[in-house]
Amino acid sequence: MTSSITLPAPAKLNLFLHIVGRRPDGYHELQTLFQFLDHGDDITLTLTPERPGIRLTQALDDVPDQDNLVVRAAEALAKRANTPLPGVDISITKRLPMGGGLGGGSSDAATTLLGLNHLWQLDLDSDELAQLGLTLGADVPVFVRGHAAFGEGVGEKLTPATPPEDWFVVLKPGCNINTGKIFSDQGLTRNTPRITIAPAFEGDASRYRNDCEDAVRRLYPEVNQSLDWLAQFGPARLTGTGACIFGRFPTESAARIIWESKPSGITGFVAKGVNYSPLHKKLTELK
Ligand SMILES: C[C@@](CO)(OP(=O)(O)O)[C@H](O)COP(=O)(O)OP(=O)(O)OC[C@H]1O[C@@H](n2ccc(N)nc2=O)[C@H](O)[C@@H]1O
Ligand SMILES: Nc1ncnc2c1ncn2[C@@H]1O[C@H](COP(=O)(O)OP(=O)(O)O)[C@@H](O)[C@H]1O
Repeated sequence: MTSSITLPAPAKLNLFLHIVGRRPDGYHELQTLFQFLDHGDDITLTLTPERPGIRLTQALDDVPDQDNLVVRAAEALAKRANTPLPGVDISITKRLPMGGGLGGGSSDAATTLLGLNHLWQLDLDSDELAQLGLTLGADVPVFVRGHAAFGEGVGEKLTPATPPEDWFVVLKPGCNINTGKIFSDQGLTRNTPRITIAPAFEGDASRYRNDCEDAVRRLYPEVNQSLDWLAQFGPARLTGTGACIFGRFPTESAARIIWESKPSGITGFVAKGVNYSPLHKKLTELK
């Protein structure tokens, strides 16, 4: 039995994001299309039978260890298992900008849940892991399931979808956006009519919008400018509540030409959209 594994924690894009209502607890009901990218963080999990407990080998900037979603995921899984378990060292290779709408924290959490379920030989099924994941964040279940999906509710009711696996230029304008601030904005559109999409949605997601975009454009001029710049070359959207934005291209070379010409001072990357999570691909190879 291997006692150390390194697993991918891919980014997600919200190819569109509609706000269709609000729950009595104030949370917004969404309709969104999630697709993964072949770019993300890596999580290394190493069992430490000689030393019990969950340990992060290196803290993330501005995230206390007890708030780190990988630690919270490991603790939640250990509590659910309710049996003595070997300790684990967790290390995060962070590539995704934090709080950028790419779901990096949620993906790190899902990778930790699935990786430790494997290493600790707990054999929990994906329904149980998705349920556990939802207690950590609305985006965790889609990463646990591992298929691109149409998400409803707060994003936890998932129907697998197969949008085209295009190439994306992802840009991170130089500002950080607080999700709560956008969802509490007075001007947010909260009544987009519900849409019905065919279960294996294969259409053009850029027909639909991101309902957070107007509020984000108004409050964050850097995002406004970056969206205007990227939109010159094709459909450009905000992912989640931003600050990251993406442009869609049919080939890697088309995406790279635009990437090379981006304005100075903007970071980001080029990546391919994938409908099957790189995490699940790797876990299948391990079995
Ligand atoms: C918007 C999405 C779309 O995929 O992604 P990100 O931009 O975070 O990547 C998610 O729904 C983000 O879900 P989650 O990660 O759980 O949100 P949090 O950051 O915890 O939410 C911060 C606050 O925003 C508000 N909130 C969040 C989600 C939602 N559906 N309705 C809300 O009203 C709540 O007030 C919440 O306390
Ligand atoms: N492992 C982690 N990686 C990223 N962020 C984390 C992690 N653990 C906790 N967080 C917190 O979660 C917040 C949201 O992170 P992230 O998932 O990257 O962005 P978003 O929700 O915008 O897609 C961060 O700002 C950070 O405070």
